Amino acid sequence: MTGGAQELLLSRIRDVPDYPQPGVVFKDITPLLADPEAFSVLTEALAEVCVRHGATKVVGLEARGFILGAPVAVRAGLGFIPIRKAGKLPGATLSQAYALEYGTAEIEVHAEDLTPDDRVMVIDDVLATGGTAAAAMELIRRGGADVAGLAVLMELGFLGGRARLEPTLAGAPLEALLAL
Ligand SMILES: O=P(O)(O)OC[C@H]1O[C@H](OP(=O)(O)OP(=O)(O)O)[C@H](O)[C@@H]1O
Ligand SMILES: Nc1ncnc2[nH]cnc12
Repeated sequence: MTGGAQELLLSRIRDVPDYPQPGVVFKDITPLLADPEAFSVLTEALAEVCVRHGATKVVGLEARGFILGAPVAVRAGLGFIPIRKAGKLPGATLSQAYALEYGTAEIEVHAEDLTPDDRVMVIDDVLATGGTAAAAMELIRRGGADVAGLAVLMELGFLGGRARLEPTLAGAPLEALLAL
C-alpha cells in the first residue's frame, strides 16, 4: 500500500480516550467506514493480501471483522465465514474462550464451514493483545482447515499482540496495514 493510502486510512481513525473503560484509547473506525474512498482503499488492500497468500476463504470476526471481511471476501472472489460471539450460530459449532484488551469473551464457528481443503485468511480491524485472533486461529485449525494468515487494518504495537501470536501463527503471515 502507498504512503498516501496509509495516510488516508490513518486520518479516518478516531482516538476515543477512556472508552470502553479508563486507560483504554479506543480506535474508532466509523469515520473510515463512512468515507467511501477510504473504505474502498481498505477493502482493496485487504483483498490483495488474501490473494497474495493464496487464501481460499475469508473469516471475519464479529462484529467489526464482519464489516471489513465481507466486502474483502467479495473483492477477492472468496467465500466468507463468520466467527461469532457465543450463542448466535444455529448449527453445530466449535467454541473457544479468550481474553481481550478490555474483558473476556467466547467465539464460535459452524464446524461445517471449515474443510481440510481450506486456507483461511482471518480479517479484523484491530490487533490489540492478540487474544481474539489467537482464539480464531485455534478454532480454524480445530475445524481441520489451514490458516493462510491474519490481516488487520491496524496493530497496536505497545500491547504486544504480534509477539504473543507468534506461536499460534506458526509461520503464517500477520499483515497490518497500519502499525500504531
Ligand atoms: O487483540 P484483542 O485484545 O483480542 O482485541 C482485538 C479485538 O477487539 C475488538 O473486538 P471486540 O471484542 O471489542 O468486538 P466488536 O468487534 O464486536 O466491537 C476488535 O474488533 C478485535 O476483534
Ligand atoms: N484500543 C482498541 N480500540 C479499538 N478496538 C480494540 N479492541 C481491542 N482494543 C481496542
